[in-house]
Amino acid sequence: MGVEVVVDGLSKSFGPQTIWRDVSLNLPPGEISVLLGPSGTGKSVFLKSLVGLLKPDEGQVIINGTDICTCSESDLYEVRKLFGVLFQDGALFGSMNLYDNIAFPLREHTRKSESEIRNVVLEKMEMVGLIGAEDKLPGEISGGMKKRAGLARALVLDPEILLFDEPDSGLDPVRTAVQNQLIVDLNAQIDATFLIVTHDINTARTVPDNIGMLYRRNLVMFGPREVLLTSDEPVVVQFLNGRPDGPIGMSEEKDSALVEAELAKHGRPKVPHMMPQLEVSPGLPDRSAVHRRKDRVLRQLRSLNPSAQEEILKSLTPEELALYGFQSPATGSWPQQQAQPQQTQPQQAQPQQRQAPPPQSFPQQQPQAQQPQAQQPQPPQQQRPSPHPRQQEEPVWPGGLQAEQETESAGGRRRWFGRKRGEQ
Ligand SMILES: Nc1ncnc2c1ncn2[C@@H]1O[C@H](COP(=O)(O)OP(=O)(O)OP(=O)(O)O)[C@@H](O)[C@H]1O
Repeated sequence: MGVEVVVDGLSKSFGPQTIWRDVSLNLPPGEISVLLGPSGTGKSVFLKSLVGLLKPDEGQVIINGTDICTCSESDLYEVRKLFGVLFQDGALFGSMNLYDNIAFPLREHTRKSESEIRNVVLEKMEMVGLIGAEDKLPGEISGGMKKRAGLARALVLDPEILLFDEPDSGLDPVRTAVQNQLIVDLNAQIDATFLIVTHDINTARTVPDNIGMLYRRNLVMFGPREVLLTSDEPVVVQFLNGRPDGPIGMSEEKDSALVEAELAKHGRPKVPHMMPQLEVSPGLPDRSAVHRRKDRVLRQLRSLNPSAQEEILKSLTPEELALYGFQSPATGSWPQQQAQPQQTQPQQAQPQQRQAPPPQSFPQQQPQAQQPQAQQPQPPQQQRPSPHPRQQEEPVWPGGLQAEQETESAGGRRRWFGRKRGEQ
């Protein structure tokens, strides 16, 4: 399972320019999270801060008990072994074929033999659908293939945290949909913690378990997908509707009188309807994160807004409603919570039975006849075997990081990932 990333009170400025301040969020282990925000709100700066490429001014980023903002270089090096990063254009070496590009981190940072490297490279190329393209040069393939090659390279060192910087940039809607499915399928296979920075509304609506949004130097919200996707915050609604009228303008912030005038003219945009989250392709294992998330979100259900609560409960099967102590009313669509959790006998064997969390009180709670409290059956935890067992002793960060870090700290906005002069 991927590791949790705990961000606490993070602030970052460049000289007098505050990028964001006091950002706090937890990326739950193994779940897929998306970070949205208008251009220039500092999403890429946030990703770079998570891997220690940029040093925040204040706050902590705790990964496996280490605060990467204050730890030593050697500790930072260890923590970075947990990360894989997919850069916007794949950041491939233009003079190397795809096979060598993907093999590069293994050759640089491990002592694997060429036959071992071959096994890993072909395994990852197969995962991203690139088998047969080993000999192609980056200049000979489409943008989508470049991204998938970059993804295969990010996977070869078995990351526990995978960061995606605008994986859908430059892709047509069909390629974006294919790539979104690939991301969900990969998450099922490797169960790593994913964070995706994107502008693509469909990606935000269908891929993640959790969504956050940066705006006006603050994290507007971060939490279960249902919270942001049902939010009526004007900035969220404008962003999800992709409308020009609203608080977000060309320079990010609009005059409030202008916003009001626009809204009076065009009407307030509606909260778009929820779209179902993408499911894993047939034949692949379930996403373990879905089950963990269900437990987690239902524990915090009551603290969420009513629309989010309703969407979460609507997504549960009758068996799950019963397991977690809710029951559907005879009529209507709003599930009512039972006073006590009942021992349940799901009609069909579930692939992963969970122990229900303690019952939540619920806004429309109906008093039920007191049920004898039953011990929930404790199912054997299915430990998903990782297809990519980590080799602890091996350093695992692709080349170029150190050079890039120096470039960043020298000031000025440069490429995130260093490449040789003349490389694509
Ligand atoms: N190394 C740097 N030195 C100085 N300013 C920087 C540096 N890196 C980023 N910035 C500034 O930080 C701000 C946020 O940039 P960032 O690239 O993180 O935004 P973003 O939200 O990812 O934008 P987009 O969605 O357009 O990619 C910008 O004003 C940018 O110029």
